Amino acid sequence: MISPAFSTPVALPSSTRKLPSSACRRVPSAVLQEPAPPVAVPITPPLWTPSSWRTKRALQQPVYPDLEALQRVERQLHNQPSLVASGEMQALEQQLAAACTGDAFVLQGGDCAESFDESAHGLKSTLAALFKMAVVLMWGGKKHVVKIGRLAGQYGKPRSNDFETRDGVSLPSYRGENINAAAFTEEARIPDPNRMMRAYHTSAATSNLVRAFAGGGYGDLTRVKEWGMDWSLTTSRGRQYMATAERISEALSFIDTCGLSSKQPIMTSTEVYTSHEAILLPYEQALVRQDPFTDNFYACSGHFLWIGERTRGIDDAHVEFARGISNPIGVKAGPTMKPEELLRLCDVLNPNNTPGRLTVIIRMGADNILQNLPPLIRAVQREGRNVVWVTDSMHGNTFKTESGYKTRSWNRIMAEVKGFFTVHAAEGSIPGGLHFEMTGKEVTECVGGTLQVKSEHLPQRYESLCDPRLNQSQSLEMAFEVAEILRSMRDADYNV
Ligand SMILES: O=C[C@H](O)[C@H](O)COP(=O)(O)O
Ligand SMILES: C=C(OP(=O)(O)O)C(=O)O
Ligand SMILES: [Mn+2]
Repeated sequence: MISPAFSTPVALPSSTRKLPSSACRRVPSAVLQEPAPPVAVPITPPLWTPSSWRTKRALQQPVYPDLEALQRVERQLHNQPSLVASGEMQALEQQLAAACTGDAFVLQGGDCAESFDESAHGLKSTLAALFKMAVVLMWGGKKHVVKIGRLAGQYGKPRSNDFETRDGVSLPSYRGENINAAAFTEEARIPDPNRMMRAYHTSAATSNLVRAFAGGGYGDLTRVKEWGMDWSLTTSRGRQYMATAERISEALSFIDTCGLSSKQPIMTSTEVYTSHEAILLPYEQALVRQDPFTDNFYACSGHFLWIGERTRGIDDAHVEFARGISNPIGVKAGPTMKPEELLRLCDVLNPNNTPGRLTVIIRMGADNILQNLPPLIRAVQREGRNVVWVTDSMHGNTFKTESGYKTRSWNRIMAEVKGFFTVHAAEGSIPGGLHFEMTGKEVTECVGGTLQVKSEHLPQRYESLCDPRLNQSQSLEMAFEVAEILRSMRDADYNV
């Protein structure tokens, strides 16, 4: 049990960075002649508390009309049990460290915006989709797949515009279940702090179900064929999945025949870690706890938290919050990310350069990745920084159809995934994993894939509360394509 965090300021590890000597000595400019060679100076970071983000600019935060209600909810949350344990986060960091060196591969996926009304059936189908993808990737890549759900906390959304306009009526944008409601009415769009309590309880219920499915039999590898049963026989990728599943089942029964039981816990249960964007800072702060064994602070709202593309300013509140928590964390990197900016983020977010601590989630867009990713990789390699490189091939490829649906094309998403691997192969670095907005349901939100979702099909099952997700067949197709890439990388001894 980790204890609630107190707000005594804590000193975080210092980093050593090379600075020009003028940065550490004050010299009148007239006296300066030639620039002196760089010297290494220890940088002592400012003290951190769970609330030190409040002294910084906090973007994308709701403006609550009732501040007393906000404070009451913060106090209530502060007294709730944590949703995750520090040991789990340490275990995840270890697994991410393996992804850093190419010994594991990350699969992070789930809704863009989770709904409070998600059914157990819906959740189970998304988990099944993740399991299937993981099996395909593991079979092709021959390495452990670290499964991280965008779930049990993905309730806050940054938005491009503060207002949404429909038929001439403008209302505040929907910002996720943690903040306001999606219905297009004035009342629904008022930020309500009580939603944070509901987010906490829904996260708890979701985590509980995830743990039950993953550890309680559903994640058993001997059930690999059952995960595909409902739909797989009807599509070519489905049949391919069943063929792979058949081979895995045969391998397992061979193990049994040899007298080595396939019913070992390592086979019969799996781990799914939870993740979300740490966007709503009052919520995140209220769930920070201090680990009595290490004295480290953890954000106990989920295992893995990331900083979004819109809130990653080095001097801003989200980076300030994230630097003090010991969870493994991610930061999104879009097309405007500069190499120096990324190195500064590495300094601040991972001063000890711990492998597995920092994941850089690239979301450049298919048109930009070949050009914009290499300078980032080169800078990180030059400075010897440990990061896990993951591709989010969704967020840079969104467009609106003529009828107004936000969508993404399977081909463009795949093009960015391929670009990600191509660049890593050229730069001799490690592509560490995939990040998808996806669901186990057969929704029609992204166009393309072998079932050929077309723009005229989008209204049939467009259920996302925010961005368009890959449906289960489109997700599985992605996994097969990537498994093929991993297989060819392996054959070429790419990681050696
Ligand atoms: O999920 C990411 C963002 O919240 C989303 O892409 C923003 O979408 P918008 O551009 O419609 O606001
Ligand atoms: C908001 C998101 O992405 P980004 O910050 O990359 O736009 C997201 O992943 O939901
Ligand atoms: Mn999204």
